[in-house]
Amino acid sequence: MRFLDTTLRDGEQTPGVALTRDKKLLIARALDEMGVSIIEAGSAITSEGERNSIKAVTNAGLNAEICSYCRIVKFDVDRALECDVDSIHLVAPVSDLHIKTKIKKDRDAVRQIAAEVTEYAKDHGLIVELSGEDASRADPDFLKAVYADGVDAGADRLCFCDTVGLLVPERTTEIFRDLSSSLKAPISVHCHNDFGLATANTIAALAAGAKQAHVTVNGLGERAGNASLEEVIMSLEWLYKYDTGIKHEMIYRTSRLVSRLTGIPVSPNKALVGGNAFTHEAGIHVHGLLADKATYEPMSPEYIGRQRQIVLGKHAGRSSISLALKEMGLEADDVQTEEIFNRVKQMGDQGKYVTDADLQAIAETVLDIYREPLVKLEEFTIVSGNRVTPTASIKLNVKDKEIVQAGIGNGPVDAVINAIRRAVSSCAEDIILEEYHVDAITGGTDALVEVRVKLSKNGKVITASGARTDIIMASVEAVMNGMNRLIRVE
Ligand SMILES: CC(=O)SCCNC(=O)CCNC(=O)[C@H](O)C(C)(C)COP(=O)(O)OP(=O)(O)OC[C@H]1O[C@@H](n2cnc3c(N)ncnc32)[C@H](O)[C@@H]1OP(=O)(O)O
Ligand SMILES: CC(=O)C(=O)O
Repeated sequence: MRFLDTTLRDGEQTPGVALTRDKKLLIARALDEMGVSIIEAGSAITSEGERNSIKAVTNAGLNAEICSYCRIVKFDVDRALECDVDSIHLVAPVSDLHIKTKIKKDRDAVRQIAAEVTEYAKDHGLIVELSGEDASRADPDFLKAVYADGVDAGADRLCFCDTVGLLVPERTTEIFRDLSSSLKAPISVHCHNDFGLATANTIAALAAGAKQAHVTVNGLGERAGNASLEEVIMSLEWLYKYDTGIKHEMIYRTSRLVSRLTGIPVSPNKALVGGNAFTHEAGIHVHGLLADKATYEPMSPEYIGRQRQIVLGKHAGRSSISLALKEMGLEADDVQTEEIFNRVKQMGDQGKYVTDADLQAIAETVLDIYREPLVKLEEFTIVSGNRVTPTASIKLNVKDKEIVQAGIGNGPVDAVINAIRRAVSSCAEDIILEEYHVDAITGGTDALVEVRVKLSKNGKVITASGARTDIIMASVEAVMNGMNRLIRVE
């Protein structure tokens, strides 16, 4: 079974995404290391910049086959050849809707042009995967005729595109049983997620004889996206016990990389790679997990390079509280644990998210411990405007030593956080800001804002918050709270 990753082509068609050459290279290297067979690096016809990017991926010395999308147009094939690609994903519209209204031709013309362009590409040394676009709305006999002519013209592989995501698993099984037994070349499946069935349809196609699946990291792609790499790979590995050969421990890291470089956030409840996929808040779950992880986890998070997280909130139980206190190195007797539990519940009832720093503050009050923060804010200044680079200077007291530092950023918040990170680098060099989230608690421009951050250091992750009417102060407060906690738990 092979995987064609099209994050850099269909994934890049996600509205708002445009990857530079360097970003494409970073993603291509990660995909290659993970072990995908083919990387569709882009559509060479798109622009000069796209051709430079594809060429850079082709010349990066990767193991994967590098592919460009092409229409059934010789000019497109010439542009792909300029990029030195190994293969083309040659796409012929096959439904009458696409043939008549989109490219204004007839069935015979499509059959003829698809075969001619296939032959042209083969004559120029390319591997050809001939795709039927909108195949799920095409006449099956006509589709098979296009494929048969393509194979006669030299096509190495064929592909069935469910272009607007209309398949259901039962129908997919019927189609791929028929195609895989009647075609003279291996067939691939390319699914879109318009009805949330892309992964299910892809798995059904593979089970019914497809030899290759098109996937994208985080399910990026046109409209609702494509079949997601992580869902397809992990369903096969974990649910079907099929060894895909993909380095599954790289899945989460690659998902984060793609999210960061494309600017498309992953929804918290996204299967496998969403922020909440291995995070537990409900007391009953945490109690169960402490006895056996399998009670409330379908698989171990480490398998895809993740870690489990227990968070506190309205649904916390005493088991979660005891666990969190233990992780903080704090000891509480039954009465103290009960009091901390009640205060956490009160925060939850007020609609608040209970961060690690909040729990620490509650616990320290209840246990009557006062710990002087290791990093204290003395003062900061920010310069921002439409004609200046946002710049911040900060004075901190770090472990009783005064440190003055400056930082620049994309905006004033970014600048001040960078300044803080530089100032504390002497005692906390590798603190990473994993997430930054801001909410306006009340309405209006003078609203109280709450900033929540997730910071990590050497694999230890903590959450902290700050609430002020000034977004910069709230951000500074959240980051300082979090840093103090992270430095202390070392
Ligand atoms: C389902 C998919 O994901 S398809 C892939 C989508 N990818 C892209 O669109 C890549 C980015 N696109 C582009 O940069 C531009 O659209 C270009 C350079 C390809 C073409 O730009 P233009 O020449 O201005 O054409 P425009 O975008 O307006 O229309 C698309 C043309 O391609 C034709 N076309 C569309 N699909 C195909 C196909 N598979 N085979 C042959 N021709 C096709 C259309 O009929 C239309 O032709 P026309 O201009 O002669 O009417
Ligand atoms: C080619 C392609 O991306 C599609 O038909 O969905």
